Amino acid sequence: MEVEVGFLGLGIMGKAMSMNLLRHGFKLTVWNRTLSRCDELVEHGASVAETPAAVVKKCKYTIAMLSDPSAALSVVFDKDGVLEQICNGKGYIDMSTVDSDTSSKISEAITSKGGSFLEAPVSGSKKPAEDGQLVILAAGEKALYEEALPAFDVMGKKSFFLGHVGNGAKMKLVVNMIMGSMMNAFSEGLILADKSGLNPQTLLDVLDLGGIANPMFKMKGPTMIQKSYSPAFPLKHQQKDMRLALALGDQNAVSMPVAAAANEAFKKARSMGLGDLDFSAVHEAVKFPESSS
Ligand SMILES: NC(=O)C1=CN([C@@H]2O[C@H](COP(=O)(O)OP(=O)(O)OC[C@H]3O[C@@H](n4cnc5c(N)ncnc54)[C@H](OP(=O)(O)O)[C@@H]3O)[C@@H](O)[C@H]2O)C=CC1
Ligand SMILES: O=CCCC(=O)O
Repeated sequence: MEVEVGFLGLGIMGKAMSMNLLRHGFKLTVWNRTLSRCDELVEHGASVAETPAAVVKKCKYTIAMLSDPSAALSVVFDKDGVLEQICNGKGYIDMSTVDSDTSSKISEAITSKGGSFLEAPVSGSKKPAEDGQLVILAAGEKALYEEALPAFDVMGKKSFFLGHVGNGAKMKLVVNMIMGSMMNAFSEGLILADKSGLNPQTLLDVLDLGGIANPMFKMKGPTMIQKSYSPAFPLKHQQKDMRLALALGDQNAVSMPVAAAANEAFKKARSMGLGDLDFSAVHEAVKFPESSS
């Protein structure tokens, strides 16, 4: 019998990931808080359910891709949420980027009702999600990981199983903390090149040939020079990840002055109204640090 898979949260990432699953023949039931966002998925063969509980009732396992800890908790614990229908034999896989405390809270609630839980945040953005090239950072119930591997293989190019709940969340936050700090250093470099009379495009060419060449500089550099910030990874989510990574640093007494400064720039960018743009829009806050909302 074909397994029915649920998908909660059809934002930039959820839409791309669920489209990919449909394309590869998965039988999908979807839900999104703003229900109209399900329409395009339905056109491509998905069923839609009115609540997260209704999705879980129908599906063997359900994947979630939600904005932040409060959204992840709300979809599980609120009325008509996941907890109302999760039970023995059903799985819940949260792929949102959250902190390990949030993930553990969800895990405890799911397993106390007999369900199984996996956290599986991802590295990679809109395009890798569309192309099935994400890197999946899973932790939690190994049997559920194995059950979900066919779906992970479609959504990603590589899946890691990192052990107990919390390890996936922590790995993801460490990666994004590095990425957010790099984005700030990159912005400063582009601005310094420009203000000191160099051609920023030539800087990109030089960077791309050296030891710090990387896909992020290559992809974001040209659009940052053009001040084009169409969102692939919304800046408000990157700032959330910096905040959660800094909290992880607090918990472990790890001093992170570079990440803290980068977080300030992302906060400044949010105060300038740039939160829904791509995280590379932090470039504007670095360029005009005295601006306010
Ligand atoms: N974009 C990227 O490049 C990447 C993002 N991530 C992470 O993936 C997650 C999703 O990101 P992305 O798709 O970009 O984000 P979007 O902002 O595009 O989508 C967020 C989703 O969460 C839903 N949501 C928000 N608040 C609530 C709530 N209170 N209750 C129920 N649903 C809610 C939204 O529903 P609605 O449509 O109703 O607003 C939407 O479906 C985030 O945790 C992000 O950090 C990870 C890797 C890459
Ligand atoms: O969380 C977002 C990650 C974006 C990326 O890995 O490019």
